[in-house]
Amino acid sequence: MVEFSENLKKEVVCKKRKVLAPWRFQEGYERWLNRNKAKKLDNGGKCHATNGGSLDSHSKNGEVLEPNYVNQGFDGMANNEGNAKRAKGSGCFGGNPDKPQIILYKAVVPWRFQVGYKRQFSEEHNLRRRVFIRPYPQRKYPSSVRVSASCEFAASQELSRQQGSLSKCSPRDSVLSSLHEFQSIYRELLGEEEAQWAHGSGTSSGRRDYLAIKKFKERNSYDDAKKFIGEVPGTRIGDVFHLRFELCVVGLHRQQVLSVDFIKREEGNINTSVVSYGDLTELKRKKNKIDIVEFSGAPLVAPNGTLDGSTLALLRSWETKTPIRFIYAFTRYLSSIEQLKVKAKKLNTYIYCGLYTVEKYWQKRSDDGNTYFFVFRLQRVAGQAGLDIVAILESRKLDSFLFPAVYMEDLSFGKEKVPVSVVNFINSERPPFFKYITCLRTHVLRDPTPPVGCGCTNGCSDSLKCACTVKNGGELPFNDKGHIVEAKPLVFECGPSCKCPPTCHNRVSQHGMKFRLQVFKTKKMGWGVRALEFIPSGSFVCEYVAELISDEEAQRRTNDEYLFSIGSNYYDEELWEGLKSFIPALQRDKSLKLEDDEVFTMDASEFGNFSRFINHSCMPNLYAQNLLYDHDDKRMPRIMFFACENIQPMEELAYHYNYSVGQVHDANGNVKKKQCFCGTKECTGWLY
Ligand SMILES: C[S@@+](CC[C@H](N)C(=O)[O-])C[C@H]1O[C@@H](n2cnc3c(N)ncnc32)[C@H](O)[C@@H]1O
Repeated sequence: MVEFSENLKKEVVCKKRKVLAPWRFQEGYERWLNRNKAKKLDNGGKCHATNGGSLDSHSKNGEVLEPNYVNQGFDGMANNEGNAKRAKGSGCFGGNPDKPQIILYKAVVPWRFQVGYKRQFSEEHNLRRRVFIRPYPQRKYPSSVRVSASCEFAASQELSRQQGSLSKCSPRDSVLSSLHEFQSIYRELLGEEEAQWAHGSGTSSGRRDYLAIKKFKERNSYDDAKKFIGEVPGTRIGDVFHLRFELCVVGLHRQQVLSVDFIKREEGNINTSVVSYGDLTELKRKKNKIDIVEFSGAPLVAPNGTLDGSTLALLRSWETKTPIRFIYAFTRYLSSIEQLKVKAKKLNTYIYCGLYTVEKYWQKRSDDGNTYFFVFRLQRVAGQAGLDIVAILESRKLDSFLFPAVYMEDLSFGKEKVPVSVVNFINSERPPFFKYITCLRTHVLRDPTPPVGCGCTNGCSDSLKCACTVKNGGELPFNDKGHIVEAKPLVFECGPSCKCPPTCHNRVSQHGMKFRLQVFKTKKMGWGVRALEFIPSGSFVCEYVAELISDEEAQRRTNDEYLFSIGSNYYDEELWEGLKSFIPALQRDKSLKLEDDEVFTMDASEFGNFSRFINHSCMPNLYAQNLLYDHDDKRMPRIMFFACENIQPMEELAYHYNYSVGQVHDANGNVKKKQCFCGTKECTGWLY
């Protein structure tokens, strides 16, 4: 390989390019665009290594929750257990010294990587029987980029959440995911009410926590009756909550009102957990010691009165020495400003302290002398993690759960089918201004080639009779659940000139987003986007809607943060693998290859939708699919994001920008560097 001289590199960089995002760094881009230009320079070729990259599991940046968790480094949100194996990128693609390639450009984002980027199914997929909708044409090479053939996987997702049986979903993940979902519902209700008050139409909608748990139960197979004795998988000592229902959701204490939770058994109730109200001043006086605590049972009318179920359960726990989960509760009265914000006078904080056993008990008369009750002395089981409750309570971080500095109901102001809420728990910054659009804005696509539609009236299928199926290589790109079957160089959905109805299986992304998503402020990457509900692998998530501009115009723009370069790889036969012989266009239109053709860029800096906020991850859960349906100009495919993994509620969405280190330059031709904060185990440390 021949290296370019520094001067030449600078010259080319200065003359040619600005900072855009990553497709042009893909091998394919250089082959298409630069080969001829490169020939004019007698510098020989240079193979630039591609990132390879993994799509197996991804980062979950749970910044919002972090303050609620202590003593755990919050690694619970980083999924370290994904088993997927990453298939490395080919490194040098077409690295023929006779066809020298130039590394010219600055930062732009990744269409090409999406299909050039090979990955294998994660082991968890492979472990499961893959249910294909139909057989595929014989392939020379088995595809390694199928994203969604396993129907069973989605079906078992709930099971895996409960059991933590899949490496992808540990018990901790499962607990956090449920908790996040519940909190998110709660905050949404809180925000809605705030918005109503702001518009002067506020009425008290009742207990939001009750409404939130109702909604949560509707969405999940939540079972009050499923109770644990001893530790609850996925919870940790020091976990902090603000709502009683959060304890229910994670399984620490399933009683919504009572302080004692127990399992009914024929041989006698057995206690599982207690919530006991404490006093911070008293705790400080006791020097933060929690090894021995006292808990008062329900009142009895007479010393020999009938014992209620919870007292009986505690007595039986004493008898059997069964460990009990102990949750300390503290109440803080809010300032008038805080009260306005949360429409409540006080804030409870619940801290899980670990397992205790009943050491002894005695009866006591109430101060007014009218009732009697049992007092239980609980002894903390030895060997458990220490806990500094005073420090937790005095940390103002806790408040962030109830006091988001910024909440917006819908970033799109009603333009999206599903509202996209905005939260900022980090600071009081609001999302930067941009004009929200839901359709591509463009001056360059003036006379789009009209798409040749299919004439199917009986449903488009995998037959060669459907013109759209033919363009897709003889198979429908989506399964009957509407999930994309595999990443392809270009997907053709049926369009306006097709005779098939809107319900056709080959119309998916054109129907728009359907999952609830949220824009949120991350700690280190600016704004990001996360899922508010489970998104199965292969689902369409959203389109990168932006201003479609010429490449030259992109070079003139000063803000390069939201540039996403697009281009066609339709004629790249290698990317079609075994399907190329099924695509007539690949056989006859070879002369039409788009070498040196005009290329285009999406710029979402001024006009865009929420997808402009989707960050990069070295282990992404989305990929960008080139797709056409309303025109046939292959130079300007739409960029559609599909899930390439199952995405859990509250998990951040991310795709791989596919920048390359050392190949992004500033206006003076100097190499620019940016650290990557995706936080995944596969992180290379650098965005570029
Ligand atoms: C398309 S924008 C994404 C939204 C952006 N976070 C924002 O607040 O507008 C791309 C920019 O986000 C930041 N970014 C995205 N992913 C990142 C990552 N993994 N590490 C560091 N910064 C990242 C970088 O500043 C990048 O130039």
